Amino acid sequence: MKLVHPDPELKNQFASDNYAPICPEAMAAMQAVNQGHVNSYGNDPWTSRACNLLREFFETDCQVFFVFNGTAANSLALASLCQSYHSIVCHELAHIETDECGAPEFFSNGTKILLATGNGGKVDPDQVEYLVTRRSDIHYPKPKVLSLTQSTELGTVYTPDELQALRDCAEKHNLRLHMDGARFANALAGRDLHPAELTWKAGIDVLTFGGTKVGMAVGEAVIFFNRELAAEFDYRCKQAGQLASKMRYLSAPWISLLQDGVLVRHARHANAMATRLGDELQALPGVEVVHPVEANAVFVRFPQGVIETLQADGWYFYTFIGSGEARLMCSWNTREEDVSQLISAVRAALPETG
Ligand SMILES: Cc1ncc(COP(=O)(O)O)c(C=O)c1O
Ligand SMILES: C[C@H](O)[C@H](N)C(=O)O
Repeated sequence: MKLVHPDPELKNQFASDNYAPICPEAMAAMQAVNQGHVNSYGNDPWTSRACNLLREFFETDCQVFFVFNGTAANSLALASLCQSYHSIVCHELAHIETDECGAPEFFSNGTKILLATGNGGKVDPDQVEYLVTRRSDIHYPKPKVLSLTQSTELGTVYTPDELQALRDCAEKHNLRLHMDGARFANALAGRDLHPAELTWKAGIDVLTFGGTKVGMAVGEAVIFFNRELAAEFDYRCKQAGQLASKMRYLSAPWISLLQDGVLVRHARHANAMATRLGDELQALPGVEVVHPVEANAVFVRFPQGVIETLQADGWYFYTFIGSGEARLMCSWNTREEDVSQLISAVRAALPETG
């Protein structure tokens, strides 16, 4: 069987950054380390190098682990932060609630997730206060973790002030802070801040740092800024089937993307394409961009029938995130001509005006 693309005419989609191919830098890194025999299970030189580069990136002596995907990264990190009789507070649209098929609850042996609301996919501190203080009896699963997604599932980015307000609430109630950073690179690119400002200096205990959505084939980093919480995390990974024997192929791409600012450059490009797409969509009659475009996602409400027409025209995108709008996601390899092609398709699908 020839391993060629089933449909060479397939256009670049806006369904998810998970649709995009491996970026050249990550592919080159995998090729570069594909030489000879090296120690397995993370004991190779490139994994050590990648861990040290992440410590330099965040300017702190954090503990670093690599797992295969974001669901595992989140679930195992959360399981390290609490016991089964605790609860985790997150936004009602959080990926750990909506799209991980109960993995966080499973890997923590039953920790309950409590759902907070908040505008733009961001947790409202008042909601955290309410969920934590509404009950203190033995029958209520004691809140122990606050989980934030940065950038959020709606493509927004917490500001340092917003993170500080949530940190204040977490400290008041002795909550640990988890950050789902599947698109942390996009959050970084969206705010001109040092990675430390958006993580450990903001009180984050553990970050799951996405590599996949910024161009790697596979491989998310779990980064413990609170090193004590990382105790025996390697055993947790092994038991969950998340300890890669050929770890070099997960870690080497991190080396290539962390060097020379490649990771943030790819995220900045995706964000710029999303900004352009959002601006051009907003200018079309009857089309409404419903959330601020602060990272690489555009949430848009179309006139009746446009979604169906676009889908019939071969455009794929999700409508199950948020409150039913279409999510258009840009990636490291979204091109300006892809944006123009989609805008033309939307324009053609709009109802006749006049
Ligand atoms: C916000 C967010 N967190 C976590 C994940 C989980 O990643 P994975 O699909 O690799 O398990 C995703 C998936 O794309 C995501 O969008
Ligand atoms: C929603 C889906 O699970 C995936 N996290 C994505 O963003 O495409």
